[in-house]
This record gives sequence, structure tokens and C-alpha cells, in this order.
Amino acid sequence: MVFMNMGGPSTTDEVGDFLSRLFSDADLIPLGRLQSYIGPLIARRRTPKIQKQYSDIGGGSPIRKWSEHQAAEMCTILDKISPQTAPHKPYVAFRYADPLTEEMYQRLFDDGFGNGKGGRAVAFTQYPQYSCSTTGSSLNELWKWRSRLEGKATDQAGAIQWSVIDRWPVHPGLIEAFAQLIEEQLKTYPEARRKDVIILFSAHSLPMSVVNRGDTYPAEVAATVYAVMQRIGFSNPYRLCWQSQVGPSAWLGAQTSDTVENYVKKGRKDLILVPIAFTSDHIETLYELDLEVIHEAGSEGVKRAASLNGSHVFIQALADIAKTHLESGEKCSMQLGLRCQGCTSERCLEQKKFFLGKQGDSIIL
Ligand SMILES: C=CC1=C(C)c2cc3[nH]c(cc4nc(cc5[nH]c(cc1n2)c(C)c5CCC(=O)O)C(CCC(=O)O)=C4C)c(C)c3C=C
Ligand code: FES
Ligand SMILES: [Fe+2]
Repeated sequence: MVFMNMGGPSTTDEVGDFLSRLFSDADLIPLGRLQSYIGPLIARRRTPKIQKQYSDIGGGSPIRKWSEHQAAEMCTILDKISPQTAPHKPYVAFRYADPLTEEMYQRLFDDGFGNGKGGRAVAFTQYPQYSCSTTGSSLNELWKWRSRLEGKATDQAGAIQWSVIDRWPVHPGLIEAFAQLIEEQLKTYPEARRKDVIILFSAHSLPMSVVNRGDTYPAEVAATVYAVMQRIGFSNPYRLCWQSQVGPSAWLGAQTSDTVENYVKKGRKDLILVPIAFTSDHIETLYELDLEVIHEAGSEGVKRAASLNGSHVFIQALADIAKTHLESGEKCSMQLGLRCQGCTSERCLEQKKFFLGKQGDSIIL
């Protein structure tokens, strides 16, 4: 079971490499033919600022710790609820930090997979909602390393047989886990104020160029939000807003920071921020929300729901998603077979052909 995510620097010394890989990723930030020169330059300029942010949240990102914990715990549960596919082994593959995809692949070889011995692996995205800039980028990277290390053919003899869990935005266990964390935070308000607390779901924004290309992420994030609200009985007013835009281009709004500022200015000072598109803490929760948005709001009523991190309900949900996937025998979801309406990337096309296998021949656009 390979958990795919973006990763983060575990120490401030790793920030430079992390940003350099991130700005070199043409699936995330397309910079043209000179990407491999310009990307690292931009990264170098940005490093001191981001280093300071990681330093302020305790010296690094907790994402590796949480991912390794979540993957290991999930496999323990999976061994019990899906004995016919046991044992399950946990792996982590990050896009921009250690352990990188190639490191994970080498570990698979070392553990007796591939190299003529075959074996089955599941690429399990840890982004609940699919975006070509996140899960798509990780799949393109996995496809690249699989081609380099095992050849291009899907059914190559003795190669690892891959299948993909590419999205799970409304899995009932995920929704339950979010709902419980929100309810926990709602309880901290005096009863008389509780029903008027605004629930402000916040997700990482996307450049409008990506939205207009047809990326499914905004719709899938909205689906998660609606399912959570349904689960808590629409007990409070709510909005979805978008955070962490970078650079001068147009991004999907409304921005989280403006939203909080405006509501507080208008006297609505009871707000719960809910990070809805990431499964563990990172600078966007610990720095941007806690140390910037909430601190600057200057109101004791502005709070944040905890991140999923070690939530048992959440990890149980991961195991259920994996079990259903293993039982289905599917290579990936139907959605992965369709490209964004505006996609012109050869990488996306080849990656989809690979992961869909023979299924892909008829449905790829
Ligand atoms: C679902 C989550 C995310 C989406 C979608 C996403 C898209 C996206 N991001 C950038 C550019 C940057 N993102 C950066 C950091 C960062 N991004 C996410 C998540 C998503 N990004 C996280 C969780 C983090 C922080 C990692 C951590 O440990 O906290 C950065 C680097 C930080 C900075 O320089 O400000 C950049 C740059 C784009 C362009 C994009 C969609 C195309
Ligand atoms: S950008 Fe979405 S499929 Fe290529
Ligand atoms: Fe990002």
C-alpha cells in the first residue's frame, strides 16, 4: 500500500530541496522549456521566507511522521478486515521530499517486489479530492519511474502490478472524521452562541488557469463540504473558501484570509476554520491559519478544527477504502480515464494509458 502525497521538509535544512523540486514540477507550475533552470532559481529566492515559517511551527513539517503512522496503522487494520489479501505492507512516496518515489520503488525491489518477481501494489493518493496538480502529478511521477525501472508495457512479465485509488472525497468514514472534529470544536462555544458559529471550510486554492482547464478539484472539495454539512444536519451557516495562493496570476477565491477579516469586521466573530483538503497538519494549518489568519483576527471566537492526523475514525476509513478497492479488482476510478477538457499534456495521456491498462484503449480522450 503506497501512500502518495506531496511531503514536506522534516527540518528547515530540507526547505531548499523541497521548494526546488516543487518549482521544477511542470504538472504543478508550468514554466516552459527553461523550467529546470528557472524553477530552482525561484525556489532559492523563496527559501528564507519559507524556512522561517517552518521554523515558527517547530522546525519542520509533521507530514512524514503522520503519513508513516497512518499507513502503518491502516495496514494493521487491513490485515484484520481483508485477510485474503494480507499481509499488507505500508510505503510512503512523496512528490517533493524524502521518501521520494524512486526511493519507495527501490524499497519495493529490496522487499522482493518486481525484478521478475511480480507482486501487487496500490498507489493510494492521500489527497481526498483529485487534482491534476496534486494526485495527477504524483501519478505522472510514479508512471515515469515505473517506465524507467521496469519498462513501459502494462503487463510486463514479472513487473509490479499497479492499481490506483485516485479519489475518495465523500467516503462516509472521511466525512464522519471531519464531522467529529467540527462538533468537538463547536462544543467549546457557549450554548447560546453555538448555532450561529460560521463553519468556514478552507482548501488550498488553484490558479484559474487550472480551474478553467477543467480540473475536478473544486467540485470534489465542494462535494466533501456538502457531505460534512449533511452529516451534521446543516446545523450552522457555512462557506467554502480558498487559501495559500502564490504569485501574481488569478487564483480561485474567495480567499480565506479576506473572508475571515470581512466577517470579523461585520461583527461575526465566531468562526471555525476547517482544513478540508489535507489529511495532516502542515504550514498551511499551523502557520497560515493559526499564526496568521486566526492571530490577526484578534478574536477568541475564531478557532480551527483539528486536522485528521491520528484520528482513528479516519484511519479506519482509509482501511475501508483500501479493502473496497482490493475487492473490486479495479485498476482505478472511471474518472481517471477522462482527461481535463483543456489538457494538452502528453505525460497525462501516457500515465492514464498505463494505469488504465487495456481498459484505457477505448475511453481515453
Ligand atoms: C490539496 C492541496 C493542494 C493543492 C490543490 C495545491 C495546489 C497548488 N500548489 C501550488 C504551489 C505551492 N504549494 C506550496 C505548498 C503547499 N501546497 C499544499 C497543498 C496543495 N497545493 C501544501 C499542503 C503545501 C505546504 C506543504 C507543507 O508542509 O506545509 C508551495 C510552497 C510554499 C510556498 O512557496 O509558499 C507552492 C509554491 C500550485 C501552483 C498549485 C496548483 C497548481
Ligand atoms: S491536466 Fe488534467 S488530465 Fe492533464
Ligand atoms: Fe500548494
